[in-house]
Amino acid sequence: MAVRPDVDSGHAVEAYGVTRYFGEVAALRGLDLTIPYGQVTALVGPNGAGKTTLLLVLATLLAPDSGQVRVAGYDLATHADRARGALGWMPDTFGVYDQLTVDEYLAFFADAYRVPREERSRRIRALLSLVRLEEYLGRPVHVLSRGQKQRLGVARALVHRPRVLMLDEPASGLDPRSRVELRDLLRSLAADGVAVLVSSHILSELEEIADRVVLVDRGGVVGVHDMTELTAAGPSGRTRWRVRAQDPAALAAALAGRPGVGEISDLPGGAEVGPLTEDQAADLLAALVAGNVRVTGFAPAAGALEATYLAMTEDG
Ligand SMILES: Nc1ncnc2c1ncn2[C@@H]1O[C@H](COP(=O)(O)OP(=O)(O)OP(=O)(O)O)[C@@H](O)[C@H]1O
Repeated sequence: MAVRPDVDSGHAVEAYGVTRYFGEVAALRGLDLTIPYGQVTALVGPNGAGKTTLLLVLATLLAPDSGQVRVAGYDLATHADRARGALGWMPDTFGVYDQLTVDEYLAFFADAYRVPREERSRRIRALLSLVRLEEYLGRPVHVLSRGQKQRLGVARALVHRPRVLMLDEPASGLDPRSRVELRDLLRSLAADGVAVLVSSHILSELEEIADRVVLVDRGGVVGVHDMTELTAAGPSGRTRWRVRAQDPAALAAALAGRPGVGEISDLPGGAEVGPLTEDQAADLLAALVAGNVRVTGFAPAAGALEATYLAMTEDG
């Protein structure tokens, strides 16, 4: 759907014909995009596709050469300051002021965003609790681990209660528990109506948090999908499947004796087969069970997002 540059359609982000060159390199080539409120949108694409450039433009940190962008209804060409007040931004690498304490650090940004003084310390405590850093109140930023600094970055991006939150590779540097917590946090912000836009290369993780995926390639949007509409079989309709069984030798024998299972490779405790359609996979599972192979696992080898992403990058 083409975006109308002259009409505020109530989207969190509207971009129309956005172009940005770095010398001869076209990082964005007439990109069109809309992002709704109340959802987590994943920005996915190969290295150099233009994701970071796009996020920098949306965050008002880089001016496009041409095109129109509206964030939270504000045209960035004329009302960038208002847009900044409505958007939260977490870059992939960000500096922290090591000599400040954790709460001074957040207070600095709260002041920059003109959070009322009387509300400041309450909000900082709430944010520190949200990102599980409350015990670091009063401690210097330099004692935080990398993952903790990343979480402080999330708190910083939320200090002015933005309606649009953009995060570039937020999960890098986070341990598994922190990733789950970040996922829950982003989901709950979306449930509160915030538009969350997140770029990452960790597709399995995006798959668990995103409502929508925007595929970016060569400076343009090449696909927009609801996560519910993606299947593990991807656009080709076929994928590889992982099979596990209580007795891997019995499984191997049953697979070897059955035509049409595709290429078989060994896995610890089982095998990977295919590519197969969902129907073929269901037939195989039924045949294994009928042949008394005690199957303990049977699942697509790659997630739906990964399958879609790989199909996109193969086409090029
Ligand atoms: N400051 C810059 N100077 C020159 N070229 C740049 C600059 N920033 C980006 N580019 C180029 O613009 C293109 C898009 O880069 P961008 O960083 O936006 O891609 P990306 O999708 O974020 O990639 P990655 O997944 O590797 O982070 C690339 O060809 C890159 O080399």
